[in-house]
Amino acid sequence: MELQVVPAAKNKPASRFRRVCVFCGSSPGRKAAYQLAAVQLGGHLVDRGIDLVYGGGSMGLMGLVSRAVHKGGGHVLGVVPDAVLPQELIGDTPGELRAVSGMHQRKAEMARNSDAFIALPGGYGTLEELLEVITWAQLGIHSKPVGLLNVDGYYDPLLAFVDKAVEEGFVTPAARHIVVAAHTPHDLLAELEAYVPVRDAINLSLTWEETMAADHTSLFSR
Ligand SMILES: C/C(=C\CNc1ncnc2c1ncn2[C@@H]1O[C@H](COP(=O)(O)O)[C@@H](O)[C@H]1O)CO
Repeated sequence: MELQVVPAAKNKPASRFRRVCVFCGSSPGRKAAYQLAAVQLGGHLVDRGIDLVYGGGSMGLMGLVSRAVHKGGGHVLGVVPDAVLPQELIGDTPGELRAVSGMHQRKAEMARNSDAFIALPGGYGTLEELLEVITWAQLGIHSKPVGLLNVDGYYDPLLAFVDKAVEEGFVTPAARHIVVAAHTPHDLLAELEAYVPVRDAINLSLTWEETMAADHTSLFSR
């Protein structure tokens, strides 16, 4: 994994991350705490000089985090499948928009362009994106940190499920270590900065190219 130390804003800690990918709800959620966390996370990214990569929508938590980063002067890269690109579907999005041919390409492009991943509260789309980068880490396709922003305990049931999967022998303790969780953006970023991957005996150390044998373009670099 190539990590570059980014000089932070005045009096703020420098970050090992240049760009962080945020997965989050295309809905705002019922609690104000979710929306506040999205805005706060955007502010913390800006403070640390970290740019945003995300799914390119303007609605819900996606809109809140992307506007917070953009307003704060950070770069925002939205990665959007062609089919969703029309403005009536994604709305008025801030920053740079990159069109890709489909949902799989979107996830690969978001991952390739990021040094770490954070999931804010969200629904199926967020879970699917989150579980995919966790699975890729488990297979050794990348070793980038993956964090859950567990706002108001939103992800407690998911974390309990993962612990159950470890207990029942479906997830190894090393793979459990991939998932970093914290209740605030400040604590989560601190934990992600300190994250050191644990190598597993079953780690296949595959490259993205090896896993997508039909696709020879370099979609993912570690
Ligand atoms: C297609 C329509 C609206 C556009 N919606 C989205 N725009 C951009 N990205 C999206 C959209 N919906 C899902 N995503 C991706 O999944 C995550 C959010 O999904 P969730 O189910 O709301 O959790 C998010 O990280 C995006 O990458 C009109 O129906």
